[in-house]
Amino acid sequence: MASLHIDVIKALSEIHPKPSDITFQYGTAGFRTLGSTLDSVLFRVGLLAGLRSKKLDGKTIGVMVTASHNPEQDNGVKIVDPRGEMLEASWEGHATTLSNAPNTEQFIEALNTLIQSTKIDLSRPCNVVYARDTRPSGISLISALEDGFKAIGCSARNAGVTTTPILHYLVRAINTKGTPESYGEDSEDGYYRKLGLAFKKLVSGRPIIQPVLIDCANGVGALAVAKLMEYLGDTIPLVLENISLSTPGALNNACGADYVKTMQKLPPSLMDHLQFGQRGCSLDGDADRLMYYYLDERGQFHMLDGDKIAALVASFIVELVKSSGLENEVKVGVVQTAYANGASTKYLADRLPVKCVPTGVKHLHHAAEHYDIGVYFEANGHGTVIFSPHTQARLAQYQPSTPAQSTALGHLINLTQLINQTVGDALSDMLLVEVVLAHKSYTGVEWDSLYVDLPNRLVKVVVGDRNVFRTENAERRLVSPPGLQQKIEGLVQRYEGGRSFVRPSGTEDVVRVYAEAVVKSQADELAFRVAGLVYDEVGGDLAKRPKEFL
Ligand SMILES: CC(=O)N[C@H]1[C@@H](OP(=O)(O)O)O[C@H](CO)[C@@H](O)[C@@H]1O
Ligand SMILES: [Mg+2]
Repeated sequence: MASLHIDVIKALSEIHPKPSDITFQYGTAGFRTLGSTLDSVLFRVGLLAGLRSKKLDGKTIGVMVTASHNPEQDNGVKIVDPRGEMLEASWEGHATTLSNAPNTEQFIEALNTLIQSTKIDLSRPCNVVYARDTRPSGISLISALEDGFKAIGCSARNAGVTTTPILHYLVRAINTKGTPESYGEDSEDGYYRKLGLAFKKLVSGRPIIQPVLIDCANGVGALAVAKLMEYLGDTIPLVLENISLSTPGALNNACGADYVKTMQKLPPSLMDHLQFGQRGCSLDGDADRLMYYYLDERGQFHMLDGDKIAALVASFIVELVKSSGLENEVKVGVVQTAYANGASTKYLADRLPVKCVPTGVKHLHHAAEHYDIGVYFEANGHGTVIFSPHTQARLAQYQPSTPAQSTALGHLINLTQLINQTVGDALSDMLLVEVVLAHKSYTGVEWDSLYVDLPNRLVKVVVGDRNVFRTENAERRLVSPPGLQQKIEGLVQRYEGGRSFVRPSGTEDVVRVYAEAVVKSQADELAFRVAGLVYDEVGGDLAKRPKEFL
């Protein structure tokens, strides 16, 4: 039986000591905190990824170094499983345990415990592929990660500076290479070629697409979109904004998808660049989220968020399935979270099955796997479409009986190529949106009018211990603290079209309150009343009670 190379691990671990005053946690989005504190975490994740690969018989595991939409000084790391999906939940706990071992001895002990409890055969090969976004702290974090790979002795492929979804693509492409399920060429160029080719086929013969402005959040998306453009030719003119990769502090600063969703306004840097009626969109710092928008002739800002993308895309796919003659065998469904605008849920539920799951992409992804074609988007613009293996096989062998059916089938097959099915992907989603708009001859205005968003408000409440807040029914009801849910419901009843729910954040030390109502001022009032209830319930300091809470 092979064993760990203790001397090598010891020597390298000593170079990457754990800071004594920090407790790390592998959360919804992996480890994420100040970049300057993450050195030991990266080293240890390197070993863990290697062990995960050994456990899965040498399948390639991905490691992405990014903190997505967070400020530039933050960084983070997440592990990607062989099919390009998020790390299996039980291993999140192993990651947390390893990252918190106080010193080298206890780290090695934790490694041995993990190897025994999960029955890892150390003689198996191990393979990883890794990448980072453009954060300055990424350079040294990558060398800590590489020391981890060295310590466990795995063969590691550096995918350089790229987007999170491209890394997910590479993982799946490497693991399916030469098999019937091949996901594509296992290179970044292969990714661009696959998307470019599918897009060209899908828009061929359609009217010329007007230039789309892309806010790259001063992040890695700027590099990726520039490369993608080479493969799109003149099929879609893209105008790139916020592409300053070397300006300190520029990343995600007053721009990007998260800014647009939270502020519900145009990034100031785009003010004189976006023409009236022109479509614009914002990526986040690792290019897995996408928000669309336009300015009407009065200069009013209209946001087309993840819910609007889901509505547009799901309706289009349903129509194609119907036109292809497959409507009785291929069922399309949508997955949302409680944050989906109530108007979007109504629009979608009138047309197809809709499921609500807890916040976090992995919940959406897993629920979407239960449909033949599953469309999932978080309201914040993170999402994709997945086609079950059975559905893909059926599309490949189905014999249409009319030319119209054949055309629709061709479009569906091309969509399976255009869409990054491993994870939400801003580039792939942007092309998908443009395909649907081109097919339907929609401008932003027509897309926006599929349904009218209910006014809504999201409020953060800082509490002593957010863990006293526990929920059920996909986070839509509180079960603890006792009695609070009834009080919320009492309030909600007083507002026309009122809806409100409270849940602890999984990524920040706050409780989130969401409220909707038919009128904006009422949505705000409801949110602030519920926030006040939450604050008082846990005995928040009266002197510090935010004055907007009612
Ligand atoms: C209301 C909201 O946008 N919540 C976000 C946020 O989660 P919280 O658990 O709400 O902090 O970060 C998650 C990870 O990026 C994302 O999946 C989710 O949608
Ligand atoms: Mg992101």
